[in-house]
Amino acid sequence: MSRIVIKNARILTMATEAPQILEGDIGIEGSCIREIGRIDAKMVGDDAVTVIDAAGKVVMPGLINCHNHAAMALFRGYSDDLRLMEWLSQKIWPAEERLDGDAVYAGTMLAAAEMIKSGTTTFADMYFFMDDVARAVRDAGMRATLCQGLLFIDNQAERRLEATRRLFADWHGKAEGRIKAMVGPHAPYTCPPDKLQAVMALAKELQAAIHIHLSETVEEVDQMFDRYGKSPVRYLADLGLFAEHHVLLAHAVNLSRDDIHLLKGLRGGVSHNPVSNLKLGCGVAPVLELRDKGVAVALGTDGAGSATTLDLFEEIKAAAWLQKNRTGDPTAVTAYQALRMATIEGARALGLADRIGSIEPGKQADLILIDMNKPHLFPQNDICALLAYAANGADVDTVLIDGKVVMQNRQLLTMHEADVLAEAAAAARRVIRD
Ligand SMILES: CSC[C@H]1O[C@@H](n2cnc3c(O)ncnc32)[C@H](O)[C@@H]1O
Ligand SMILES: [Zn+2]
Repeated sequence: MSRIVIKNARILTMATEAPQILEGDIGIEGSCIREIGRIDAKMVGDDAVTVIDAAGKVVMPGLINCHNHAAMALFRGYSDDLRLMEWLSQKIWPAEERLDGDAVYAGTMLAAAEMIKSGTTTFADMYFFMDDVARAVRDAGMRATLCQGLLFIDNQAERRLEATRRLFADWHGKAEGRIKAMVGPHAPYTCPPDKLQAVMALAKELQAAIHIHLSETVEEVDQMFDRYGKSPVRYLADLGLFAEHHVLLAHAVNLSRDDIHLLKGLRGGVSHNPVSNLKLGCGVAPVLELRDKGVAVALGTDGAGSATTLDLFEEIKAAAWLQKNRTGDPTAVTAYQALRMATIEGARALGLADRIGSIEPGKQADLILIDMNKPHLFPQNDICALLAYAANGADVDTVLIDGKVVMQNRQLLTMHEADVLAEAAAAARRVIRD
């Protein structure tokens, strides 16, 4: 079994309600954190011990991106500054018709490179060609929850339901347990009631969580009222979605008081995606109100086709600052609370809080080392404030996922970075025609 000791670390555990920073070493055996304290690396059994010196660095849990369409990294910068529905129907959906498995693999590897280099160790993905997404997750060494996107606006629905079954059979629990499958109806406005019921029955059969977009724009809410006489949240609630399933809701921006009440005690959580919401002019999600109802509010980027960046440090800043601005209260969403949204709250939303999201013995060793020897991270009066409000993805020096070092001194170890960039550029040229 491989053994790693991270020495001389300042450890932000994210295991407690208030910040806890320990000074010491982290002992890792195989994929798990074994102990935290003072560890004599020579004394750990007979096996060779890899020592990582973390002097001058902060170690924290790997960040968790709860909403992504990773392969959409191919569409970065392709079509910006449009309304969501124009962007989807005029630019993205036509381009997605030209995707194939190779392009999705190349796009997901590009996204994985960017995510690892900015400290993300786990992501929740909804897309097409999920076998190729899963291969990329396996090859990059990341952890992910994956679902086949189910849009019932074309004649591909049956094929995609079948693809969900295949994703489960082929990938659920695979890649040393780093991949979990979910069921992914795209959104209330693309899933009519009978189809959504079929999707929920499938989720029940597979004992799977459900990942769905929800109430992203005012237009979507208006459309649901026109079609069904109710809000998207009420539509899902009436179909029994919240009562019977672990649900990951992406966006949840445009919610009424009644909607928020319906989400009380939600099993699962909300992925708040503030940068994407800001860029698409969607509004600001009622994060505080959701939290008050006991909802786990996590962070996501959405795809780089809309968000442009997959750097979760940008989302951490935006999440805190938007709530302060929305409420006129600078005490709303503190630095530490924003860091929790990117770690332990993300783990809760994905149903993985027993395995990841904090640094504790027994949890998986998904860890990031942040180089604090930078002018913008000095002096170190308050580590949480610096990480939330000043740090960015480029400050991440070393990343471990499942006990394996996947980046050291900013060098990716699971992929050849230049090749990944070249293959993604070639795939983007094949798919983007205008
Ligand atoms: C069914 S797979 C995912 C599907 O969703 C599209 N998509 C990407 N970003 C968004 C967003 O912000 N709201 C709604 N749908 C989005 C993506 O292009 C795929 O077609
Ligand atoms: Zn999305």
